[in-house]
Amino acid sequence: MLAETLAAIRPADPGALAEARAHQDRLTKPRGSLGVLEEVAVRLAGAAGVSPPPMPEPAALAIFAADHGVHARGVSPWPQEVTVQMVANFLSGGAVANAFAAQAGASVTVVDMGVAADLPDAPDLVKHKVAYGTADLSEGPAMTADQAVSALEAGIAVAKGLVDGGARCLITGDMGIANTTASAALVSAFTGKDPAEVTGRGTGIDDETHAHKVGVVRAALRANALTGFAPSSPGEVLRALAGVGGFEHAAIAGFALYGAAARVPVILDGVIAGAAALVAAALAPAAVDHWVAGHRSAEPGHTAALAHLGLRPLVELELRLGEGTGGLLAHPMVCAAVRVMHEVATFDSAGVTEKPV
Ligand SMILES: O=C(O)c1ccc[n+]([C@@H]2O[C@H](COP(=O)([O-])O)[C@@H](O)[C@H]2O)c1
Ligand SMILES: Cc1cc2nc[nH]c2cc1C
Repeated sequence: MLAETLAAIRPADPGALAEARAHQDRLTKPRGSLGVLEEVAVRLAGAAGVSPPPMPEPAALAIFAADHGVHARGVSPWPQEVTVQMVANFLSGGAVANAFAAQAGASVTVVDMGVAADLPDAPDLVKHKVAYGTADLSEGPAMTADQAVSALEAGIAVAKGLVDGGARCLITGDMGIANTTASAALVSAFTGKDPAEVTGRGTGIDDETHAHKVGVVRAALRANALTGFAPSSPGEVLRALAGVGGFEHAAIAGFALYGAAARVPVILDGVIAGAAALVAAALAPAAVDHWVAGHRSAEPGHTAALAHLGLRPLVELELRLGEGTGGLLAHPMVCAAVRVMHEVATFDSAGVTEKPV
């Protein structure tokens, strides 16, 4: 399933990109006056292979939830059981992600990738539990190679289910106490930046805990032989993912890869999605053409990941919640950018005089 998905990924279509750029310039607005939104619409045309691109709606949010063995190292101020409690909150519609999804008209699917407790069946809950949390990444691999592939393929399956069900835009979401530590380790491994530069304060930690967290990330890279990592094969990418990633990172990577393979745009949320996208891009560089960075999270590792991927975030509101909230906020902007391509008149059709050349 992973191999099939990777084989189906194509880069942006140059013809559709050129046509979309030319179309932007014919619309009744000064050239470039929609700024970054013009690039977003052109990008989606390239990704879809057609200009104008299809409207990226309806949107579907998938929140991948998992726990982390590294929580035992005191890297988060929150107890681990908050992960499973928040899953229940998502399912009963009480989280910020539910409010933002209602605002964006997006469906919400919650996926148990490996929370540390059993969950009762629920209509919007997909069960793909790989294990009851990962192992402590600062001591050795967080997961086995089989677990990493299984989690990646779960993300692919969830994305496929949503696309088959009619979704025309996929939004990534995550929930996992301590997952900013795993995110920092992935970002450090894939960007080569020092742990001190990419490790943030997550849900909110003091200076002392932050210094400890940087040390834990450094230890994780060492324990997994990822210091100075330069992936030379898909096997090496998977080794890094299994070494310091979380089940939600693996699933989000698969989810984003499937969107690229199916030519359905993916809006990436914060630092967890950014870290997962680094893994996915290392497996299939062309997949990046199919992704939009929803926002820039307050986590420093997110900025490093976006720079490495060459993605410009749409929203910058110092959000650091996760759940897909930043991706959901960006969705109406992405829709507006594409709607312009479908509905705005051209200078010709509206009889508006063009600026003399
Ligand atoms: O999306 C982000 O950039 C982001 C930044 C900081 C925290 N979070 C969320 O907070 C949790 C992880 O924070 P922590 O401090 O426990 O590592 C996890 O559930 C994430 O969804 C998310
Ligand atoms: C309450 C709470 C909600 C969250 N949503 C995503 N990460 C979270 C972390 C906490 C602690």
